[in-house]
Amino acid sequence: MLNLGFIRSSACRFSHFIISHSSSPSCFSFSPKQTITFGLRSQMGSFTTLSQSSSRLLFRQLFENESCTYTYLLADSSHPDKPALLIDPVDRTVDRDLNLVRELGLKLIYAMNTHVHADHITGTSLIKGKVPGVKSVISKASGSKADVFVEPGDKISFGNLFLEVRATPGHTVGCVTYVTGDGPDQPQPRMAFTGDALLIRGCGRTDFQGGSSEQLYKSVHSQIFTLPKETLLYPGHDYKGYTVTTVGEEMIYNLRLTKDEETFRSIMQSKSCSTNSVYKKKQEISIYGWFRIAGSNLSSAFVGATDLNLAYPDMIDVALPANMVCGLQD
Ligand SMILES: N[C@@H](CCC(=O)N[C@@H](CSS)C(=O)NCC(=O)O)C(=O)O
Repeated sequence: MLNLGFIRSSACRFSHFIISHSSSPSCFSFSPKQTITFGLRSQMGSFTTLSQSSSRLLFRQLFENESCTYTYLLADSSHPDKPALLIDPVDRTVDRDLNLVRELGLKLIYAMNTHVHADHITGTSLIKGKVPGVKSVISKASGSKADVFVEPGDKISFGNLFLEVRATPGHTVGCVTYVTGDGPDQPQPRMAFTGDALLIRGCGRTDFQGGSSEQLYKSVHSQIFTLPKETLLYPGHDYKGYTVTTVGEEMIYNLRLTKDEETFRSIMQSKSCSTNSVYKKKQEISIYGWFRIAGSNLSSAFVGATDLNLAYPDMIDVALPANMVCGLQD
């Protein structure tokens, strides 16, 4: 076990936040241990929680209109430094997000991605350029560049709060879900940031970047649906106006993931993609070579698209290569 912990200077002015790395994900249990005294909901998508202990989560759900992407801001507002992190920031909305961080008096320490996005460019590298000291975070399995690579079972600390890393591949090879901690001082109910593994009533497509319907089905069922039913699920996108769901709700109403595995795979698998567009896409992707970087199999990944009638994301050819290097362009 690697546990580098959290160190504060004697003057309490500088903080050093490091990932705790456990070789055994099973060392975290998922039974609720704490009662919320009350929760304050000031507006949709934002709240702070007060527990019986002193830790308080400040939370904001932010939306980027063009790609329908959610960015999440989390901070430990009861800590003197108010350490904060952003999950899935988008380049186009970095200034808005950083302005909010500033207005709330937070100290941003991590800019994190749930996966290598195909439909927009991550804001990670822009943030690093604007806020010295911020570290970019992504899964090791993504094959992307970042300052910190996380693996299943890792804990990402911000003040006295932490996120646990769960591997949820299937939409892409390196997708992870970040789940708020289990234990005293951690928010209740737990919250899971699912990226594109699980969308509200749906799930991420599985037809590029090492995607696999088999993996997606297994990872959602073993890593998300095993969380307590009241766990709040926050997706990476929503195209219908939803903001949040719960494990219990998705186990009943998810239109794809409630099916048996065979039906799920047939929903996700190819039927309708035209040969020409597949061939064209193969050529473009070969030029960038990102598929090899991600350790995926180009030919199998593009044997057809899904039968979900989803066009390839408009920005895929720009976004994937940029996001493999943390959002850097050029
Ligand atoms: N039209 C959008 C892309 C829409 C899309 O494909 N969304 C992805 C997640 S972003 S790669 C997805 O998995 N959707 C699943 C679904 O059921 O909607 C664009 O051009 O950007």
